[in-house]
Amino acid sequence: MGILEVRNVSKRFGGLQALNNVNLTVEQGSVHAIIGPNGAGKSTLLNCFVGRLTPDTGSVMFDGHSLLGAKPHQINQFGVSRVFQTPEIFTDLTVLENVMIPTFAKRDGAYKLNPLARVSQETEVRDHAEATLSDVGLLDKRKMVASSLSRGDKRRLEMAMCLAQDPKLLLLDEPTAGMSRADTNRTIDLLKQIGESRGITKVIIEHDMHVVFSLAQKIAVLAQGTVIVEDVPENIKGHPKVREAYLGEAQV
Ligand SMILES: Nc1ncnc2c1ncn2[C@@H]1O[C@H](COP(=O)(O)OP(=O)(O)OP(=O)(O)O)[C@@H](O)[C@H]1O
Repeated sequence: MGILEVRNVSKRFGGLQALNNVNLTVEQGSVHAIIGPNGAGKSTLLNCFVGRLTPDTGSVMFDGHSLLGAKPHQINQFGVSRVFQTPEIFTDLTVLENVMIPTFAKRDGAYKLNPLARVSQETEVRDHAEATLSDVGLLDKRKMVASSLSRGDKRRLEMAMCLAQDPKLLLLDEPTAGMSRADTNRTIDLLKQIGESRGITKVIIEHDMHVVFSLAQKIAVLAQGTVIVEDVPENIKGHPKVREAYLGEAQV
């Protein structure tokens, strides 16, 4: 049994069947990629894991908890964190403050309205935040205002904000979208390193096949809301069904 078990999940938007009987098993500590052409249902599926959407049918179990009907903050407390395509950071705060807020949230169970008022007394929280920033290579930028970071660093900061909550499952929605090749490669290295040191399970949606094949141990291919193939990377490359699904797009 995996840490994340998706069974017969379907989701319809009006006349469109966005997900059709999706099954997925994600093993503890693994990197599982979900790929597929535009509109295949990848984001819809991810949204079902974080409480943004509720499937019409099926079940999603994470580490013994049903995620269906759970509120986003409850899912977060279960140990699921999501890194968005567009970094969701507090641009007016410093890099360190950005990481301290989710650290408080993890400790106190919710975001406090003004947690930074107590910052000076909270050395424990600051130490944890600084250790997390060190993990993502941003410790020397901790006093910078977040808005002044480069695009790649903003994504690293958002990853630090997720890691500060000590997640068991990290959901990554196109973590390298819009990055230069150099930044992409740095992010691949960072994600590999996070996996090694913390044993965090990762589910990654990604269009860049260089990223997918560098990281994933298992790949599920979605097309028109259905998992058409799920296998190890070497069996995905050149698979006739996958080629057919991508016809007219970048080839896998
Ligand atoms: N809230 C919604 N209301 C109506 N239709 C939606 C909604 N969300 C997604 N869809 C539709 O569901 C289908 C699947 O969309 P989804 O965003 O999950 O695909 P995707 O695989 O993530 O695509 P991309 O790679 O382009 O991001 C698409 O046809 C999309 O237009």
